[in-house]
Amino acid sequence: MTRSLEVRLHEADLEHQREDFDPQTLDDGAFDSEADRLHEECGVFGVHNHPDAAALTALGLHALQHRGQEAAGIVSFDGARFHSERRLGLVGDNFSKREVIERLPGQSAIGHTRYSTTGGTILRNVQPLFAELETGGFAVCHNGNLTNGLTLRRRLIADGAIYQATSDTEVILHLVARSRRNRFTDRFIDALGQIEGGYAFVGMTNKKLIGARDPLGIRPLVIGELGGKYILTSETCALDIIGARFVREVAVGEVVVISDQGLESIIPFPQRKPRPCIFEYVYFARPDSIVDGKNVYGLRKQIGATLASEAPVEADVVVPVPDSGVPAAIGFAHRSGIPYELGIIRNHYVGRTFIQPTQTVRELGVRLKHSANRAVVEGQRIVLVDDSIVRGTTSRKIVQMMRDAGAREVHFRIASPPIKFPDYYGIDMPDQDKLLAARMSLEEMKVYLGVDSLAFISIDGLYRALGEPGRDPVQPQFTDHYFTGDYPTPITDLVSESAKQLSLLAEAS
Ligand SMILES: O=P(O)(O)OC[C@H]1O[C@H](OP(=O)(O)OP(=O)(O)O)[C@H](O)[C@@H]1O
Ligand SMILES: NC(=O)CC[C@H](N)C(=O)O
Ligand SMILES: [Mg+2]
Repeated sequence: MTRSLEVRLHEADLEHQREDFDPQTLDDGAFDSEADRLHEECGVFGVHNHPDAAALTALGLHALQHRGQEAAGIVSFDGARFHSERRLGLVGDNFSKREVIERLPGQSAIGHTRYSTTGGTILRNVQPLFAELETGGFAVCHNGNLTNGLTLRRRLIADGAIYQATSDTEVILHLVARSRRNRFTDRFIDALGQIEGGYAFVGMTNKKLIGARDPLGIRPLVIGELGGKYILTSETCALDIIGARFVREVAVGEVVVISDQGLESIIPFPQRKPRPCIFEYVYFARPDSIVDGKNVYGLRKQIGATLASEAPVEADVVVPVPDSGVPAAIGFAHRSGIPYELGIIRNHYVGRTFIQPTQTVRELGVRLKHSANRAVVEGQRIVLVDDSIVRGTTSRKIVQMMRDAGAREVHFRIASPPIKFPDYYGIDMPDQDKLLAARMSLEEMKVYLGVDSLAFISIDGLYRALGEPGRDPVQPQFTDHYFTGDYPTPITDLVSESAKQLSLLAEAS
């Protein structure tokens, strides 16, 4: 199956990465070779016609660091030439120096933070990708994952396309290059008409900044404004960092073209009912971001409160699993009346994800990141609250840590339904056979994790916490296949059986 193809390719690339493994990178959390848990997505940012375009982009990417820590890149346009700086690692480590920003002159820039979903953590996959087209230069950033990207890739290569990267994103460059339309925007729309899956694109030509959101709005994209200049980005937190004003979300299926003439909105395909990814609310988005008009922090507290009503428990203290479990735990504590305490302290100098090259280091990993606060936990009946269980590795160790610190009872409450199905739209998740809830019943999970009780929020409870009356089974309001198996688009690559290899070039960067 193509999914395993993707994974093989990913692993092959990571092997090259490992050959060049530098222990110095351990502390920056730049790479995580194990698909132990949910990984972030990517963040995109673009600004048109601003004198500090590259510096603003670097700041925006810094605010989007939670969406991807493997790599970051910026491409600027100075009126004549494009300039590109792409690096493995964190934004702060690579884009904070004046010299780097000075190498990115011009009034327009786009940038990307990456967590890979297709194609490994190698320099040639770091975005923005750039191509010389008949219409001029074109740079593009992508958050999401194309579910027919490999199928299109094989077809294009058979037709003579020369690929440089192994990620799904490059397909968009080839499709634009081969379009027979005249205007750039029409070529771009031509390309969008051929791809499937989840995407938020921010692209840049010598005249325009262009943004596009997939027809179901699975991936987020917003429009901002700073001193009369437009910005496109994944989340509002990237606007806040530079003092930009939130204008509106890019509508589902919308293409926005920003030029010196202003902002043009195009809806190229028949409009569909939005189905944004529910995991943006549960885990991915930064709590201070506004998604679809709603403050993510407030929603997460509401999810925690709903969980407390659905699965109450007698306990002495509510303990969040930091960072992602914090808002839900606050909501749980408010609703239940059980005191909220920091029973786990998180080390912030460990990246959100962490390289775990060997089993021993993997075992150590969670202890490097989380420590028990014995003074809070000892002798207490605790309710641990986290947003999700993926593989169960983190959760199991944290439960053991609570026991070792003297917890009398450990009750585990999860602010999302059990994750039973993998994602193909931009979240890097392990294959189904590694997902704890796909392998075990509730009772088996309880035993495996070593808890006194275990409960997940119901799918309807989650929808209610997000302001819906419940999940509409006919036209679900969100993309939620990881809980339900209901994939909202075809997964063409998964059923395709052809081609066994994507890249023959053994290179690390
Ligand atoms: O299935 P498991 O192995 O038990 O992992 C689940 C944990 O992983 C994620 O957090 P993560 O530690 O990646 O990031 P965070 O620091 O943002 O919470 C998720 O929010 C859970 O807390
Ligand atoms: N997580 C993402 O959004 C990844 C974007 C793209 N699919 C890549 O792998 O580069
Ligand atoms: Mg977490």
